[in-house]
Amino acid sequence: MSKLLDLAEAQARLLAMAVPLPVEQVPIEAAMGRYLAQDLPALRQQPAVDLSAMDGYALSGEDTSGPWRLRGESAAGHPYQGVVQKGEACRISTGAVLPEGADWVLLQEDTRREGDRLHLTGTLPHPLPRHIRRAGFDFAQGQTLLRAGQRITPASLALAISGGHASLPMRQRPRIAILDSGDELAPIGAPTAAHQIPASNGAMLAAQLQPEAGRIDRLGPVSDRMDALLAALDAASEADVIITSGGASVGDHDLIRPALEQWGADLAFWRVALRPGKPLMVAQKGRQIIIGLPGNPVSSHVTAFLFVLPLLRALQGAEHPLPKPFYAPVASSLPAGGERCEFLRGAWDGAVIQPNPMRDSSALAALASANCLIERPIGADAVQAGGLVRAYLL
Ligand SMILES: Nc1nc2c(c(=O)[nH]1)N[C@H]1C(S)=C(S)[C@@H](COP(=O)(O)OP(=O)(O)OC[C@H]3O[C@@H](n4cnc5c(N)ncnc54)[C@H](O)[C@@H]3O)O[C@H]1N2
Ligand code: MOO
Repeated sequence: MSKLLDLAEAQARLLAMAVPLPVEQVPIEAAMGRYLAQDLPALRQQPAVDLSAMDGYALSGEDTSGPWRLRGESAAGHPYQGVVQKGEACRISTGAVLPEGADWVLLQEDTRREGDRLHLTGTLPHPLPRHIRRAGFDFAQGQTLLRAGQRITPASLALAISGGHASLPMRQRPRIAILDSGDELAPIGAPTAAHQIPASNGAMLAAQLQPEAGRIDRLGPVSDRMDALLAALDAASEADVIITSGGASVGDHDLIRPALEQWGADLAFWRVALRPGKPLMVAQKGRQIIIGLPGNPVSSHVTAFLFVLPLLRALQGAEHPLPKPFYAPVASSLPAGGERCEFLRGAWDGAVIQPNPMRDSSALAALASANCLIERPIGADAVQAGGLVRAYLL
């Protein structure tokens, strides 16, 4: 039997196949979760001028005892047109333009008003807090706000808008076809005979891949027949990425590999030292990448997490396509690692990870109760309760 491919090498080989998709200009409110294609410069500085950080009074000079004579107001969106002179106070709101001549802002909580006279009530700390947001302190015009390959988050979306952008250059989202196969699969909600099982992988994978996908076409369940598989592959000819689930192993009815070969795809690699997920298969036909996931539901889920999602990110030009690990203590001991890198189902409560003893790759109940995967590298030492493990949030 051929040697199984190491996980990191398999991931690297897949990502090396990803040619970033073309760039399109996307309205900013549709950019959430997508990846920037170019560095984004600020088209303006923020704030444009000095602003008050508090509600109070703009004062001139270093006179911290008062009283001051009240003159005018600078409200947000309505700047004061005059100049604040020594001994004068201009009413000012948070976010309003600091008037000419003003050097600091006195909090309104520290004052008392008598007609047009303003008195200090509290005592002011030293050094004097000025409560001024200086022009350009957040970002300067021309500064790089976001880098190519960054994923747009709610905060980076707000930053780009503040920088003067209404649309962003982004990589196209990949089109995906999901094809699940197996003669035992019954459509969702259909009555199932004893020899049947509801086809759950297609819907699971579509839900899992949705955040990184443009269009998702579902093809299946397809029966274990060469002509049916070839017809389904033909129907996926528009997809950037084709995901199959099931039929990836070595059984007489595991037809994905021969079907891909007959369809004209070239096998890039097959079988990874991974548990669950050993029969993972990657092939290519022209610009299309095909990933054959093992049919066991947990194997499909784990390999979609470790391979398909990173590929979809790489096609969008993501700077960090692979999932990011975190390190946390386990609540109970774990045995030494085996001959395949294993991903155990775990429940992380913010302090410790409770590993699920269920390791069967068909056990959906254990998968659904997990919120993370615990990585057990090949040959890793056993871990006692309280020992640190590497894990990934699902
Ligand atoms: N002799 C060997 N047998 C197996 C090996 C091996 O190396 N030698 N590998 C095992 C491993 S590991 C896995 S994982 C499975 C994967 O096999 P397949 O990819 O060929 O998957 P199937 O046989 O088609 O299905 C496995 C299992 O999953 C259920 N399934 C399939 N599709 C769906 C779906 N869409 N929704 C829900 N459930 C699905 C299917 O009914 C089977 O129970 O092979 C081992 N065998
Ligand atoms: O790799 Mo299989 O996914 O162990 O059951």
